[in-house]
Amino acid sequence: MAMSRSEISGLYAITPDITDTGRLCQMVEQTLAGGVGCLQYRNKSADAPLRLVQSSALLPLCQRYQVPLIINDYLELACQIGADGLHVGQDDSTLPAIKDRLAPHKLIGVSCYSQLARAVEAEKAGASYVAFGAFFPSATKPNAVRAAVSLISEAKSVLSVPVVAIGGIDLNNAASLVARGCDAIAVSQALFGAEDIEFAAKCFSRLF
Ligand SMILES: Cc1ncc(COP(=O)(O)OP(=O)(O)O)c(N)n1
Ligand SMILES: Cc1ncsc1CCOP(=O)(O)O
Ligand SMILES: [Mg+2]
Repeated sequence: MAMSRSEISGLYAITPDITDTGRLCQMVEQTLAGGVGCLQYRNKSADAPLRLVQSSALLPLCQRYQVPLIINDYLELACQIGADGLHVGQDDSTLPAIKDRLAPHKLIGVSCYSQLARAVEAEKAGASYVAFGAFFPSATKPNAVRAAVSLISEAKSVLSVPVVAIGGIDLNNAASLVARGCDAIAVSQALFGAEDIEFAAKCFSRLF
């Protein structure tokens, strides 16, 4: 479907591991009402049937707000439900394999950790956006590789695709990343764990 935004920009929400699909949809709707620009369905503990149920429930919700839904890790799931894209890291499907299966207009995000060279390669190979981080300690992914904030401005000077920052981003540190020029900030805990999710989404979105 046609999206209102052609690019990845602003607040990029990453779902937490929640089993209750109704609750997940409620929380996601609050982020959408708060101005999220992109949603990633990421659930590292769900089994395949639950991932199918949850991602299928989120897709019409995202479509209602004209926000792209990106699936983390699972290429076949992204194809099966007709999601707007897929996000992959070093242990996931390769870009050639993804390009064989996903329609050309679908979004492909690639994790680049602290490696600018990996991002340059990913852009050449057809990534729609690249992600760097973790920039701060992350409760969602405690063992994530760390990256320096200066990497963002360096990346922006050599890449054409949107640059996403991730990892432990909250309302106290997000501005330091936006000031370096990142196109989007990917947030899970500080968004879905907020007392008022919609308000938190608005606060993050206003930084752009
Ligand atoms: C926007 C965004 N950036 C980075 C990641 C991390 O991807 P990956 O390294 O594959 O780790 P998991 O998320 O699969 O644990 C991401 N999901 N999204
Ligand atoms: C998936 C991922 N990759 C690096 S940090 C991270 C988790 C982001 O979640 P949070 O915003 O809660 O740190
Ligand atoms: Mg992954």
